[in-house]
Amino acid sequence: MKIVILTGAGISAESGIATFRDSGGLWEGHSIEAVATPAGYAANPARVLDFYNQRRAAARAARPNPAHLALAALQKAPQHQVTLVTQNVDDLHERAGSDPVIHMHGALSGALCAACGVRAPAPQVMQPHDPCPDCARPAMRPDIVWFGEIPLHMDAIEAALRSADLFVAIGTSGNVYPAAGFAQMARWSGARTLELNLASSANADDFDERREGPASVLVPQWVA
Ligand SMILES: CC(C)NC(=O)[C@H](Cc1c[nH]c2ccccc12)NC(=O)[C@H](CCCC/N=C(/NCCC(=O)O)S[C@H]1O[C@H](COP(=O)(O)OP(=O)(O)OC[C@H]2O[C@@H](n3cnc4c(N)ncnc43)[C@H](O)[C@@H]2O)[C@@H](O)[C@H]1O)NC(=O)OCc1ccccc1
Repeated sequence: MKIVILTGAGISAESGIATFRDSGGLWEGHSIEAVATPAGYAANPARVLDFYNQRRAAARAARPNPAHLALAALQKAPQHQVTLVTQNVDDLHERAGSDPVIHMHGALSGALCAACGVRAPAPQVMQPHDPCPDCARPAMRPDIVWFGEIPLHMDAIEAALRSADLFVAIGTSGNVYPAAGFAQMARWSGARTLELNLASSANADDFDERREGPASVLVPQWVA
């Protein structure tokens, strides 16, 4: 079966990584505009780099949970062709053994030169004006897709959605586009749609089936 899986912050919640909108979520500590937009970065790069340095440290201290591990096992099942797309910037899917993982919003492990576009591994702590390893200009920024920026790998994602038999959304609130539109796109192409989430999402109506509960329980049950 051709399966497209979309994960969000909810799949990493039980690994101790804060989600965005739940109480005490990331955005409660910061305004989206201030830390996750090009304008916010231009206005105060040190604040934005500090926000992502903290997130990088939190991700490093976290461990994959049974939901990540179950998806890694499913990806190895010969009878299925699984495309794993995540909105998350942590590397818990990879550390659980998933490969490949499509990071449509970028990754904490990456840095990007805003001047020449070259990509490089991110140091644990990024400083303002880190020089580009290629053009040497002081323009390295987190390789993260901020609001107003175009998500990564959209062609591969849309191709997978068009040929999917099943689309599964795990731990995402369905508030951020274009990710929140994937269930509908898959359904238009004839796929069945399933949501595994702690609470119903903003686009719950796009799903043929919904199961409510913690990902660490729902995902292994679904995979089994
Ligand atoms: C706020 C929203 C209205 N704004 C947008 O969507 C904007 C603007 C927009 C575009 N199209 C629109 C259409 C309508 C309205 C607005 C727009 N979108 C953009 O700007 C995007 C770029 C958006 C990306 C921004 N960057 C992120 N992340 C990186 C940064 C960072 O991480 O710091 S978004 C970030 O927030 C989103 C958070 O959502 P979730 O992951 O779902 O997390 P959340 O906390 O909200 O929910 C957690 C869920 O888990 C559940 N849960 C909790 N615990 C558990 C548990 N234990 N088990 C299971 N479930 C659990 C909860 O119940 C909950 O449902 C994620 O996408 C995450 O990556 N760019 C773009 O559109 O470019 C053009 C374009 C488009 C298409 C093609 C070409 C060009």
